[in-house]
Amino acid sequence: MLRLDNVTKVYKVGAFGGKTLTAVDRVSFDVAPGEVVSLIGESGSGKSTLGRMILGLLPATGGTITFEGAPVKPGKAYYRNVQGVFQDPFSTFNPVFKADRVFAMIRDAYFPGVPDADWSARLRTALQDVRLDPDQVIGRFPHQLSGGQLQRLLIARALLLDIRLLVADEITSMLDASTRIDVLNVLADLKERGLGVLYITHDLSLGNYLAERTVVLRRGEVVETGRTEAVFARPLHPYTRQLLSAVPRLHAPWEDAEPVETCLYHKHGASGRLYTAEEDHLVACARLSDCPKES
Ligand SMILES: Nc1ncnc2c1ncn2[C@@H]1O[C@H](COP(=O)(O)OP(=O)(O)OP(=O)(O)O)[C@@H](O)[C@H]1O
Repeated sequence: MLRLDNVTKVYKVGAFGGKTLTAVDRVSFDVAPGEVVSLIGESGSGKSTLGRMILGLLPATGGTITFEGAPVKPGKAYYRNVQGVFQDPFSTFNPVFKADRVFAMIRDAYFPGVPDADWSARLRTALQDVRLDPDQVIGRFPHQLSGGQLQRLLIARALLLDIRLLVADEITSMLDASTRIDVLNVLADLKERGLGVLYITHDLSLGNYLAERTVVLRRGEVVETGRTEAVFARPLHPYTRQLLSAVPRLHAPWEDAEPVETCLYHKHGASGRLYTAEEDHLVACARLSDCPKES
């Protein structure tokens, strides 16, 4: 459904844009219908840049992003299929609009001819799908709703469009632990119904909760990717190990990541970018930049 192939983003930085920063470097992965893929990495690793490119909010510098085989083309047709929900629900909503106004804007733009009764039924279904009581949220201003309710409202807004792919960028990072689980459970329900989700997070434990596949991003590059179970049970790249060791585990001592002393995978043929460690589990050479290239 969604395919990224060697996607790169280079920003111009510096006082007069004279320098460049490669925020995303030749990233490739797919998201299939009904699949949650988590994109994990620390702050600045390029996750949001990738999310914005997938949503057509930023052009890629190189590589291709396709949805159902066609290049991303921002516009109504694309956004009926692909929508994004972001970290801060409070800044996403206009504080002077009640919740129903936000939905009315979707109606005006995408469903102008739909009769009132049909629209109302559609709206109630979308709200119930995200476990919100329509009578409790319609007619309220954003400040009268909790962060978790607002985040679910945003997912409901996306569902009104019958989307096929949701880009969820740190959508739970501002929520408390129990509300976070509520929102994750909503995503799990949607996945059951065939929605593809790109779940962007810096928190490995949340990625593990939902995702079939995990992509670990470091400084714009994929360093490890594969089935979530494999990546979590047998993390191979020192960076993934470091991220995992930062997840507190009950009854387990704190561990530092193993120091990177030698290139782990170069001699096994990782002079390309990713080495197949086992089926559907790929890892980058740990010190690719230091390794002599094989001819
Ligand atoms: N518009 C921009 N112009 C220049 N550099 C940018 C721009 N947006 C992001 N960057 C830089 O690109 C890199 C990746 O940023 P990005 O926001 O994609 O990372 P991230 O992994 O989403 O981080 P976070 O989790 O903190 O949001 C960072 O070094 C950032 O400073």
